[in-house]
Amino acid sequence: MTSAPHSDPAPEPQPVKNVLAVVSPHVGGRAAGSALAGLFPGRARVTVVESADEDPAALREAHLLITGLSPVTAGHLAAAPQLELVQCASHGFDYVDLDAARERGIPVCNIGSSGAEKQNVAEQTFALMLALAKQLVPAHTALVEADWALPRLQQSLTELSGKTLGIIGLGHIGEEVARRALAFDMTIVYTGPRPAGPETEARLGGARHLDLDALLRTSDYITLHAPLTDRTRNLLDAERLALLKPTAFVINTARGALIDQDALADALEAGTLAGAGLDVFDPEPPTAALRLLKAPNVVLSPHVAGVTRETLVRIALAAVQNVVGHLEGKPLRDVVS
Ligand SMILES: NC(=O)c1ccc[n+]([C@@H]2O[C@H](COP(=O)([O-])OP(=O)(O)OC[C@H]3O[C@@H](n4cnc5c(N)ncnc54)[C@H](O)[C@@H]3O)[C@@H](O)[C@H]2O)c1
Ligand SMILES: O=C(O)[C@H](O)CO
Repeated sequence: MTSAPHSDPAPEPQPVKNVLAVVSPHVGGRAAGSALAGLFPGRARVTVVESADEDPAALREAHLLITGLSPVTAGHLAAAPQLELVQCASHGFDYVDLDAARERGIPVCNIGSSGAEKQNVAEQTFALMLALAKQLVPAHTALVEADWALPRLQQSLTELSGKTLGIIGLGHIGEEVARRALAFDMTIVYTGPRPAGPETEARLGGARHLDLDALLRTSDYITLHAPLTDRTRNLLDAERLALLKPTAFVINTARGALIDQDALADALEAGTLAGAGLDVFDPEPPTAALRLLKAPNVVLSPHVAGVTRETLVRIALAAVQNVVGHLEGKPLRDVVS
């Protein structure tokens, strides 16, 4: 007698979730939304918009919201009664109203632990540092105007080698910057809420934890890699900028509002600081009134430290992985609030 073939019970149908993927100004949201729609067509119904204001009906229906640097305000959250998760397709998360999300019990996640952007932010940090040390912008500008600027420039060119790099925030990106600094024979000091521990410090060539003021007094290059929060806004104000050596350079690839931008322009104009390399501004894009745009010895880039073709793929995959995990009932990664 043959027994009937064993068949598994049919899987429970899973509910389809509405995903609102917000694109602008960062394309990570679109990339993540498209990947999700392609990978999980039966599970995620994806709507792509340029801003969370664009389609009130889609916001009202949204279960999941993916965004990259596009604001998610208390108003947006209130207009999305079904929302279960805000997934940032970015390392930063300051553009989401975390207090409002917390009040509603909606988790907010970033992609920090994926390290998706860390190589590129570290490279951009060094691009800005090298551009300042080697005076690349004035050298280029002079040469295309038929000015052989060598006699003038040789007075101001410097080396990274042998200099002290002060890292404000030794997290995913700060550590990646530190690893590269070792190859440039720099000495590393860092500041943050707590020391990173002897193993990390040894791995980073004997990096030393200092309080912020001591770091500012000691460093030749100061680079910011802390998140923007209520506690870090204006971290480098006029008083703190006054602690810097007149030969020091400030690099900011984290968030514009970490520095008092007027005070930085004052210091550059007064020559109490040698230069600044800035990828981030407050607001973005900066208005024409931002004095830093015309300050001496600045090298500027338009918030590109986290984006390359390679990075965007990693950003999208990291955001999608977390959202898919959520759809499958797995614990969320990188919950920032
Ligand atoms: N320009 C860009 O394109 C770009 C790209 C990615 C990230 N970012 C910015 O870089 C920031 C850092 O990213 P991450 O992934 O390394 O974050 P992370 O959370 O891994 O690291 C942040 C570090 O800052 C430290 N910190 C917190 N408060 C501090 C304070 N008051 N002083 C000094 N350190 C403090 C934390 O302890 C942590 O070690 C992001 O929040 C984002 O704003 C910018
Ligand atoms: O936090 C940021 O600045 C974004 O991740 C940029 O890519």
